[in-house]
Amino acid sequence: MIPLVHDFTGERVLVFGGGPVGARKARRFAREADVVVVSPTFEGDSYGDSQRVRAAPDPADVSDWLDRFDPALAVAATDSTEVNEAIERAADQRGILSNRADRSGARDPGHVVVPATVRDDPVVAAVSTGANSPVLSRHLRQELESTISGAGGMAELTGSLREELDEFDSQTRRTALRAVVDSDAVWKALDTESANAHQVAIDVIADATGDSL
Ligand SMILES: C[C@@]1(CC(=O)O)c2cc3[nH]c(cc4nc(cc5[nH]c(cc(n2)[C@H]1CCC(=O)O)[C@@](C)(CC(=O)O)[C@@H]5CCC(=O)O)C(CC(=O)O)=C4CCC(=O)O)c(CCC(=O)O)c3CC(=O)O
Ligand SMILES: NC(=O)C1=CN([C@@H]2O[C@H](COP(=O)(O)OP(=O)(O)OC[C@H]3O[C@@H](n4cnc5c(N)ncnc54)[C@H](O)[C@@H]3O)[C@@H](O)[C@H]2O)C=CC1
Repeated sequence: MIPLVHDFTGERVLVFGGGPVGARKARRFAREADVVVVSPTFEGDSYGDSQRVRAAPDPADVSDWLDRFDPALAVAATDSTEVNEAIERAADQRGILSNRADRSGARDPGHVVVPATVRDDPVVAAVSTGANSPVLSRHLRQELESTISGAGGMAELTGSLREELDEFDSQTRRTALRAVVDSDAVWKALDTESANAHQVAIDVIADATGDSL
């Protein structure tokens, strides 16, 4: 299994099942996608900014629901193995990605797993155990939280420095950017509201390359 980062903006995700698992997946995808959750019951869980449709499709009806909503991804999170299987089958027939929440282990082609995710926008880190151990994904995600915290600011700073360093040759630019991400002073400045992290980075670049911006 190979991780990719997919932009779901403007795409539809159809989630079958409104229990805690369906709600969790709906919340996750509703950050970007147009999410529809189909379920006979909805609990107190939050479903994010998603549309809820009260229905309990039979396995034979699932195909019609995919035709009706035409999703890029179908999530099978019901407590019925037969319904989840039908969702997977119907998605395969249409070449739509599918996620089975009720299966671990090996996947067939075109089937995706939802990894544990840590964000500090625009940085995102995801952990998968190849669908073998969700509880380990969760544990590692918790460990990664402190590593990723603050990385969003560093991504924005180095993103804009890349543009400012446009005139430099590529080797010097690489040396400069590596020095910035390796610098404790820059990380500290990003974490200190009153500090000017950009200026600290410029000083680090001058030290590392002998060139000034
Ligand atoms: C294969 C996969 C399919 C998919 O959903 O894509 C899948 C399947 C199953 N999970 C089950 C159980 C649990 N899942 C969690 C938690 C998470 N599960 C997630 C993903 C995945 N779960 C995919 C693999 C990801 C990978 O590659 O590692 C996470 C990472 C993302 C998310 O779902 O948002 C999220 C953590 C998010 C976070 O904290 O950051 C916990 C932990 C807890 O609750 O404490 C438990 C209880 C402990 C246990 O059982 O391990 C069961 C049995 C159900 C039953 O017995 O009824 C199945 C089905 C089966 O095993 O057959
Ligand atoms: N991937 C994961 O992280 C986890 C997966 N699971 C698996 O995911 C499944 C769902 O977990 P929970 O949300 O905790 O279960 P749950 O039993 O609380 O919720 C199932 C939901 O599916 C709905 N439903 C039933 N028939 C339906 C149909 N025909 N069409 C649409 N919706 C239908 C029910 O009304 C209910 O809202 C479990 O059966 C379990 O196998 C469980 C825990 C974690």
